[in-house]
Amino acid sequence: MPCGMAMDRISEGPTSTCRLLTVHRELLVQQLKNTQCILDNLQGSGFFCTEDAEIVMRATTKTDRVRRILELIQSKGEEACEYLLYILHKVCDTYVELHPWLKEIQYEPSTSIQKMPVVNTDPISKYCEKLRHELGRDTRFIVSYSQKEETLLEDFYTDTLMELLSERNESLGYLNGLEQLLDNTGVFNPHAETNLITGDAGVGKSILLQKLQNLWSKRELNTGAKFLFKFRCRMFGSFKETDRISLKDLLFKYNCYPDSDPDEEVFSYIQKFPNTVLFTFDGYDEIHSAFNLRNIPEVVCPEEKVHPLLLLMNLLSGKLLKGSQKIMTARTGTEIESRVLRKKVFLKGFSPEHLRQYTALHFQERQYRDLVTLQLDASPHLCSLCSIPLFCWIIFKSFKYFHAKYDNFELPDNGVTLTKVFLLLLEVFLSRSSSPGLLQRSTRCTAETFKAGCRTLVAFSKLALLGMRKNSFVFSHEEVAFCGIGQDDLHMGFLRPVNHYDACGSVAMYEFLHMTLQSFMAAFCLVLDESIHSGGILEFFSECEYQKVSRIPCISCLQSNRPRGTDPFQVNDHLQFTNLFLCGLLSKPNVALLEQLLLPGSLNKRRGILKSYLSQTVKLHLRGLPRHTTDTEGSKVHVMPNFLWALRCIFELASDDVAKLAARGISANYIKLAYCNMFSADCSALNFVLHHHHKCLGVDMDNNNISDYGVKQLRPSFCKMTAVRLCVNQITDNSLEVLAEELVKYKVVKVLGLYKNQITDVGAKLVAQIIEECPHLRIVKLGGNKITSVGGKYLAKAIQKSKSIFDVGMWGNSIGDEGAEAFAQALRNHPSLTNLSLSANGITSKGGRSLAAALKENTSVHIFWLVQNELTDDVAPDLAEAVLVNTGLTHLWLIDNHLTVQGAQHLAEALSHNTTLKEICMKGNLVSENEQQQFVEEKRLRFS
Ligand SMILES: Nc1ncnc2c1ncn2[C@@H]1O[C@H](COP(=O)(O)OP(=O)(O)OP(=O)(O)O)[C@@H](O)[C@H]1O
Repeated sequence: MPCGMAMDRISEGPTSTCRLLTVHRELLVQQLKNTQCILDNLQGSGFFCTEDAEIVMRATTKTDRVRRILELIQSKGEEACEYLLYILHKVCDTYVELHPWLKEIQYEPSTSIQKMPVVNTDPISKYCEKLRHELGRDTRFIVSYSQKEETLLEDFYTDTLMELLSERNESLGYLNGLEQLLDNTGVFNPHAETNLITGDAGVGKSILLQKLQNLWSKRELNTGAKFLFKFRCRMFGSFKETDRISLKDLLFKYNCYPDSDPDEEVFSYIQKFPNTVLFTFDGYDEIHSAFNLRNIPEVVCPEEKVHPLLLLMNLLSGKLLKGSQKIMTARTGTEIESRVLRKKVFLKGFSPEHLRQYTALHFQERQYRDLVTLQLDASPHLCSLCSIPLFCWIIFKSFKYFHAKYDNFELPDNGVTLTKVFLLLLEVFLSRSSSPGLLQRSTRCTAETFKAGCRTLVAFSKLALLGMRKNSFVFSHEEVAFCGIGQDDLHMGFLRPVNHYDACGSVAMYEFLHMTLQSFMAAFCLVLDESIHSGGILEFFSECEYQKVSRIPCISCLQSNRPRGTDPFQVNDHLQFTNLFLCGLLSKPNVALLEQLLLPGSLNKRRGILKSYLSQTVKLHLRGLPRHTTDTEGSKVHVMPNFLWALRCIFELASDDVAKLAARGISANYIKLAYCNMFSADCSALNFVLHHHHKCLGVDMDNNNISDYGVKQLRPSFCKMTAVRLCVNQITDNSLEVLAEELVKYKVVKVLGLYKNQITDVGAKLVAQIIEECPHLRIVKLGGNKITSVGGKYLAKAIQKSKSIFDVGMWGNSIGDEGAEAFAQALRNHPSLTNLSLSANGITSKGGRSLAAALKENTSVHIFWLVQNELTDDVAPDLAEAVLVNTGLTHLWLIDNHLTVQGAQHLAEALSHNTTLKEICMKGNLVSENEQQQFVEEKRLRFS
């Protein structure tokens, strides 16, 4: 008996499968839902005859049928019983509810029973298996530029940073694994059903979905989804306005059809149990449709044939297949009405640790790995680019290729631009396909390679531009041929075949290896095509005007005020990239290369036009930005996300003239770049402009994706920064080394914002040094880091010495009582510290007593927060004494501690003798509503 031993252990008695069925009869009767597949197999294997099957079928309820099967099978002996278990084991999807039980009894089929065939006759689970099989096959590889070189997803997939966002895009921390994409962590709207993943171009949104699908296909995704339907959103935009399709067709035609399901059981099951369905919709921003959804009813029924876009909208909003799980990806900035969103996750690419892992996967040989790591470490800008997986992949692939071919090939250095990265990719394409004579060259000659590949470049770039103009990313065979791309060219790597499920069915279709490559090639066409008049090169700038506020795509049928006839999904990232690459291609460092491909006169003319356009628009953009003046920080300018594109263009163009104009245009004391979606490589662009800004400037970069790489790139600019705000940016202690060195050197800093980063005591020591040595530093925000009592002590000592410090925020660290005692020392007779938050720091009454005693000798602190600590009534008399004596405090916040009515009485009594305190907030303590009544007269003691 194969599983007898395990069963012995579990239920101490049964030694046969037969007996096991008796012991667990109740569970089996309850959980065994599908009897048909069991009957089919029992009959097929000869354990049941027709009459047995009829006896079972005569029972009217499912549970009775199970009872009869169990009775009959037990009468047939041990082998038949064993075979029954084997069916449950083999037909996984049908009997999935019983799998925990099989695991519990440590079921292992015997060798003899494994020889018996089991056929899955349940259409639903057969379909699940088919879906899993097809998805498993489709998601095995990461696409590469060479079909032969396809790499296994499993071998190269590396985790990326997944940040959970609130409805208002505030950071809620990072996800620990893919399953958290679907669970309840960070859900801000439990009534909505769509989980949104956003991120920049190439950050790995599609790969993340692919990984998820792959895990599901291997039953390694713990979601309970029986069905997974994947869609690329761009497909929904490729239908004609008159096209109509039913939900059933949408699901099956673009995934796979159920086999032998004459009664349409699969679709009925999906409709009946939508919670068993998981949808993935990739690239919502890629829908481009002129189709007007306005006059079409919002709600559709599952049987009705309607436009596919309408089906998509209804699925996303939960009006169709309500309860199904949905994950959708979109580029950052795509605005989707939050009422359809359940939660939001922002992909931030590789962290330094992820980059190390990815490097190790790419370069298995230690010698190469060390070389690459060395070169990466030397260039924070290159590391920044590599934090975006797509760019990292291009850089690593090119390195591998050229390193194998030429001696001493090195990774591009700090001066590398994104255009250079894509030029490198092109060089690989062109030299891979060049003639053997050229291949044998021992020295790399980029110009020669481009010259030889000019015809190919023209052809592919023409196709790319054609697509950009039509908002089309998929190309027919005719279009490809029309642009002069021959059969041989198709294997170069620029294009890849489109998966079979795209809208246009069986016609041969192609797309560029990545949309960013299409943007790049389109820019190439604008430069190369002499038939485009010089002014024509600016054609996409007008669509992304820098004066305009960022794009406003939306789920149009849920939105009512969009003008009729406009593309409801308009997103222009791909055009922004084309503009960016245009600047890069026409930049001075690339002139020599481009001169090989077109006449110098034409090149100069194009460059001149671009420069003057960019100068003009940057000036206009900056003039139009919202500004306001504050007493403490002077004039402030708040830039829009589009300004970032302008910065990127200036950097790619490498034009000091335009950078100077931009620097002059800022003309403010403070520039706010918070929530601008800056990633670390953008710091090089910012630095490039700030280099020409000669006055001191406050720079607010809170809530971006800057990381330690970005801080390193900003090094030359810290000399003029009066405010350095880098909150919520994954800053670690490494950045603090740079900051301490630079800020202490120039001593101009007044504000240092670092909350919600990854700073430990090591970094806290460096912050302490900055506080101590920068005589103008007034504000330091360090909340939400990993600072303990050790760091707390360093900081407190430095604060004690500072004569300028005004506001210190430490919310959400863990300095504890020891740290609190150190801060108490700092408070005694402090000349300037006015606002202090030691909230959520694990401070008990012991630490509280020290702080209370210090307050008796302090007049500077006005606002003191001790929210979310462990204070009890033990500290109340001390606090009361402080309240009696202190003449500086105006606001004392004790919210969410453990004070009771006795504690409140002490404070109320002291408060009656204090005229400066405006409030003591005691909400969230242990004072009942009834008890609060006795303090109604003392309005300054607040409980709500
Ligand atoms: N997690 C990852 N591990 C390894 N490689 C990755 C990962 N994510 C992305 N890549 C690499 O980067 C390339 C681009 O990724 P992907 O297409 O997923 O980006 P995306 O965010 O969907 O971009 P877009 O918004 O432009 O469509 C992939 O083809 C792959 O080579």
